[in-house]
Amino acid sequence: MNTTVLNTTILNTPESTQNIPSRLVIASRESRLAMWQAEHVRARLTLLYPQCSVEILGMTTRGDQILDRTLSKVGGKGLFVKELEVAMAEGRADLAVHSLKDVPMELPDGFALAAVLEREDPRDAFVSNDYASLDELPAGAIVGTSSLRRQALIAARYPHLVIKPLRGNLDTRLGKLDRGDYAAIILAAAGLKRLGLPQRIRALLDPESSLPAAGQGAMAIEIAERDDGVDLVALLAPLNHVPTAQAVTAERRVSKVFGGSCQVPLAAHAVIDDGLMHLRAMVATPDGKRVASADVHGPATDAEQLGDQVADKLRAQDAVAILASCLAEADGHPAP
Ligand SMILES: NCc1[nH]cc(CCC(=O)O)c1CC(=O)O
Repeated sequence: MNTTVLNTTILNTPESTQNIPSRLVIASRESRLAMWQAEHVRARLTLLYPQCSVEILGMTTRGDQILDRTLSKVGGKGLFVKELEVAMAEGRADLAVHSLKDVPMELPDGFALAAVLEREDPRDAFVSNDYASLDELPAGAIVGTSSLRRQALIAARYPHLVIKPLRGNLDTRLGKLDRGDYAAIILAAAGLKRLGLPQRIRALLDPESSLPAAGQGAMAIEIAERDDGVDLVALLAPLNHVPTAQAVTAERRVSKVFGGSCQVPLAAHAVIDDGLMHLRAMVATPDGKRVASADVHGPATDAEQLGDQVADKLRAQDAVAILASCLAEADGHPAP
């Protein structure tokens, strides 16, 4: 099984020729957002395959347990998916539903992404009880985010603001804002919308100035290799949204080229219009003082090549040196 390439061109096998199992188990993290996403997939599979009983297995991951440190310092994205993969490898679950943003660029042997669902709003959202936008925040106001990408983008445009780490699931983060620890926080709009909290969004950050992370707003279904004749890729094909899969393939390619972790401030976002992809990407230092950004246009079917092309353009702007200085910081030299 190819573990790195997303299925951007899956053909929908006629249902009648498929071996549909009587039961499917979805492994999910237990956060409210993860459970919403798993339930969404459960409902869609139940509609497609009424004869199959689809269940959800909730689990806690290391990423959910470690709340006192910035993720980039404790091992990054893999922390949210490992336990779910173990459950699949042990046969306790058949698939795992993830926020694609949290899925490492390379999956372990024997695992693959079988489907990418149609993307929700990919933008970052400004959330505050007292201010309507980043522009309104006074000098010294504390903005909560643990994303190096959001930190770099805000520091570049609003050097008078103070950025403080903010971890935990969405409810925890909103609770910390409401408690008064921050003047404002930045969250993904997709998560707030899925949880029925769109009213918490005071402003949506324009992707031009706050370029989203690779995969932001998209959900993916991961599966493990199996030998019981059930073709999960074919079963899940109706859930795969081809333009989203193409866009995230390009975005994730850029991340992969530059090391594929959340230890560096990196953004990659593609939009597809009538088969034509516009891919933009950015790398920066966490203080936002050095930024490289580039974009490319091309056929959406050339997703990986477009990712490579935009990465080449970033390299021509010293992206490697920018990222090297980030990694030196992550290795223990504190940011100035
Ligand atoms: N890093 C955690 C994470 N992973 C996915 C989402 C939101 C939903 C999405 O982007 O699909 C979030 C929360 C956030 O960034 O505010």
